[in-house]
Amino acid sequence: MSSNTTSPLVYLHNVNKSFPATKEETPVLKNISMQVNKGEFISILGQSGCGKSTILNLIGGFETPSTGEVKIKGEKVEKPGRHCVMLFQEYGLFPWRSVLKNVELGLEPLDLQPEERRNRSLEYLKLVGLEHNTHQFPSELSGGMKQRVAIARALAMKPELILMDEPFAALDTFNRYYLQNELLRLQEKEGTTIVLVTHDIDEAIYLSDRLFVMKPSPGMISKEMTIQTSKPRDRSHSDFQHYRKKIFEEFQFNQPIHQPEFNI
Ligand SMILES: Nc1ncnc2c1ncn2[C@@H]1O[C@H](COP(=O)(O)OP(=O)(O)OP(=O)(O)O)[C@@H](O)[C@H]1O
Repeated sequence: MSSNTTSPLVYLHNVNKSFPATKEETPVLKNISMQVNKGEFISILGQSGCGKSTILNLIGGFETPSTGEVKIKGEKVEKPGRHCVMLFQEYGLFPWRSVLKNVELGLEPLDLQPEERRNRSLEYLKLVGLEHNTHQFPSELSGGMKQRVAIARALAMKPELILMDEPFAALDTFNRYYLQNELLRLQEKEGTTIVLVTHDIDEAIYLSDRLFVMKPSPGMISKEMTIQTSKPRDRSHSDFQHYRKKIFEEFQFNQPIHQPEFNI
């Protein structure tokens, strides 16, 4: 596939992945194919160990597929590139650097003048509501604030793609909901493409344009679902419940619990 405007931003075709320690008959990932278009918000949803992070690592160029193709903008991914930034649950901030310096750090590989770097960092800290915290250190911030710094750092780099590995999992419900809204607002403003890995069903429905449900051993995509309702979404709306029900069925959470028989 050549690089052109119609090619998807992210393209995975028949990807299989085994690690040296993995048994060949049970690869970590089997026959993963997916495409992500520019500007889309995609979630990969599945239980622990089904290979979600491995997919992100393949897209980010931190791992290579055993077989199959991984491409970004039509180019084979062979190593981490500037197209995408990874955002983690543990924030990835340097404790000895101030909030501002942490955001500036992300811009250091870019060819910017120091003043431009500072101004851009301040602009994005303002966007996430941290313009009054620039000189604080990570240890002085709440978990939600730390993740806002990480989001500001990622966006300031103006990547085409942000890969998020359970970025809100460590936060309480209020912070999580707040940051989910913030993320949607910023994504819309910047037109960034996002691939999010989560095991939170509501989070995936709330944020995604499309989501991929995975099943484990080996990790495979069992369902692809487009969330048709417009954003921002109402978690209590019947449409939302409709998608929850479909995903619950996919995970077979709605099956009656088998009661063991006791012979007394
Ligand atoms: N570098 C590696 N070497 C060997 N095995 C690995 C490696 N990375 C991942 N695995 C294995 O691949 C499987 C999938 O791991 P992965 O982290 O992708 O799952 P996950 O769905 O993201 O899980 P979680 O939600 O718990 O983070 C696991 O069994 C894991 O032990």
